[in-house]
Amino acid sequence: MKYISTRGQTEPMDFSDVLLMGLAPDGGLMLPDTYPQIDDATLSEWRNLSYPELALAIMSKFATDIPAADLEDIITRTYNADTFGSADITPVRKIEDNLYVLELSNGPTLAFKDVAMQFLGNAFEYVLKQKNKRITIIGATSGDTGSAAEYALRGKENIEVFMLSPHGKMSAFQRAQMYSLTDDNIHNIAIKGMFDDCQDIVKALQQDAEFKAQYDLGTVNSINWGRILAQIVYYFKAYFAVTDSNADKVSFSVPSGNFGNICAGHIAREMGLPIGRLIVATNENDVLNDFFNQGKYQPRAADKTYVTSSPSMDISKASNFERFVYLLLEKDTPRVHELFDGVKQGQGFDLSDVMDTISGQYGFAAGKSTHADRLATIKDLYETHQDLVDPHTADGIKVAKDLQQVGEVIVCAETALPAKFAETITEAVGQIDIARPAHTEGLEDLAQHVTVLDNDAELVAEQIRAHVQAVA
Ligand SMILES: Cc1ncc(COP(=O)(O)O)c(C=O)c1O
Ligand SMILES: N[C@@H](CCOP(=O)(O)O)C(=O)O
Repeated sequence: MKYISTRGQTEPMDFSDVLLMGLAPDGGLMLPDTYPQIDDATLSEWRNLSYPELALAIMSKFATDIPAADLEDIITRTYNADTFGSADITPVRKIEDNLYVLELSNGPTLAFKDVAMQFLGNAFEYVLKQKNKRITIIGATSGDTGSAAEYALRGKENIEVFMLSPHGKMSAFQRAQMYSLTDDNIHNIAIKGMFDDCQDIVKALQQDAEFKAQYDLGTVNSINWGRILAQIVYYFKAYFAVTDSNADKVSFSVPSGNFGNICAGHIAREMGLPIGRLIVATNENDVLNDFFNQGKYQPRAADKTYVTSSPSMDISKASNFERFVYLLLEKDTPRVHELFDGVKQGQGFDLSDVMDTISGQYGFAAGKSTHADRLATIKDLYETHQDLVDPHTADGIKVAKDLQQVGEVIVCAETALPAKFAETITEAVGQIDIARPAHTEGLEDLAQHVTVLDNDAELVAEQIRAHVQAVA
C-alpha cells in the first residue's frame, strides 16, 4: 500500500517512511491512496479474534512494507494485559439499554492515547533499527498525548522527545504526569499560549525542510498516520463486543478535539464496518459542532478558545480534520490545499452545499456539552449507576443521550479516567475516593521539570539545537 498527501504534492511513500515523517513536506497529512474494503465473510472471521489477532489482521492491510512476523512481534509486545490491565485491552461496559462505554483508558497514562502510542513506541524502535536512523519527536499536547508519548518513548534509543504543552492550562495530574519525568531523552516545554499555538509551532518546524532534515524531525500527534491506524482497531473490537451479527449497526459518540479519534472511526466505517452514525461531541470549543451541523468551518484564534473543565479538548483548529475533508472533496487535492492554506491564514471555509453527504454518506452528527452539562452527567451516572466517568467522557455521553434515536445502539468512547481530573469530579459529586492505579500514587508530590517559553517557534528550535546534534 502506498501513502499520499492530502495536498497532492508529495511522492507516494511506504508505511515505514510515513511513520517517521509526520507532516508531509507539502504541509498536508499522509493517508493511504485507498482504504481496504472488508467484506461480510471477513468481518465474521474477525468477530472472535483476540485484540492482538484483530490488530494484526487490520494493520497488516496498511503496514504492507513490514514483514508479517515482525508486525506480529510489535503487536504482541504492545497489546497485552500487563500494559492494558486485561486481555481485552479495550473492554466495553453497558451503562443503560443501548448505551455502552468503550474503555480506552486502561493503559499506563490513563487516557485513550496509550492505545496508539504504545504501538508507535514499539514501531518507531523497530523501523529506526531497520533503517539505522534516529528521530527527534516534536509534539503538541493539551494534556494526554504528551504523557502517553513520553511514557511510550522514555529511555528509548535514538529517540529524543520535545513536547509542547499550554502553560498552566492542564490539570494538576496531567502536569505532574509529564513534568515529573527525569529521563534524559524527554524535554517538556510549556508554551505561553493554548494547545493550538503549540500545534502551530510543531507544524512550522515540520515545514522548515532544512531544519527537519538536520534534526530528523518526526511527530507523535495524530498528524502521524500510525496513530490513526492503531485507533481503527478498537472500533472493530467494540462493534464485535456489542453485536451478534454483521447485520446490526452501531453508532459511536466520541469526545473530540483534534479529530484524531473519530477520524479512525470514520476510516473503519469507510472500510465497511457497519457503523451507523459517528457522533462528534465537543465542549465549549465547538468549531467542529458548528461544522457538522452547518457545514461551516471557522477555526478560532487562541484568544477565542476557552479554558474548560475538559481541557484536553480545548482545541479550535482540528488538525486531523483535513483527512476527512480530503475524502469529502473527492480527493480534490488542489482544493484541499487552498482551503487549508486559508485556515493557516486565519480564514474558514463553507461546505454547507455538501451537508447531505456529510450526514448521509459519511454518517456524521454532532453536539456540544458545557461545564454544567458535564457536571450533571458525571453526577447522574455516579448516583444512578455508581459509574464514575471523566469530564471528556461525560461530554460524549451527554451528546450521545441528546442525539440518540429510537433503537439506536451507541458506544461512547471513554477517553480518560476520572483520576486525571479530580478537581472536576469533586465539583460534580463531592469529596469521594477516586480510584487511581498504584503507580500514580504520590505523582503530584514529585519535583517537576519544564522549560517555560514564549509562543515562538524559534525559541523551541533553539531548545532542539541545544540538545540534539545536527546532521551536517
Ligand atoms: C481525554 C481526551 N478526550 C478527547 C480528546 C479529543 O480527541 P481527538 O483529539 O482525537 O479528537 C483528547 C485529546 O485529543 C483527550 O485527551
Ligand atoms: N487532546 C490531545 C491533543 C493532541 O491530539 P492528538 O491526538 O493530535 O495528539 C492531548 O491530550 O494532547
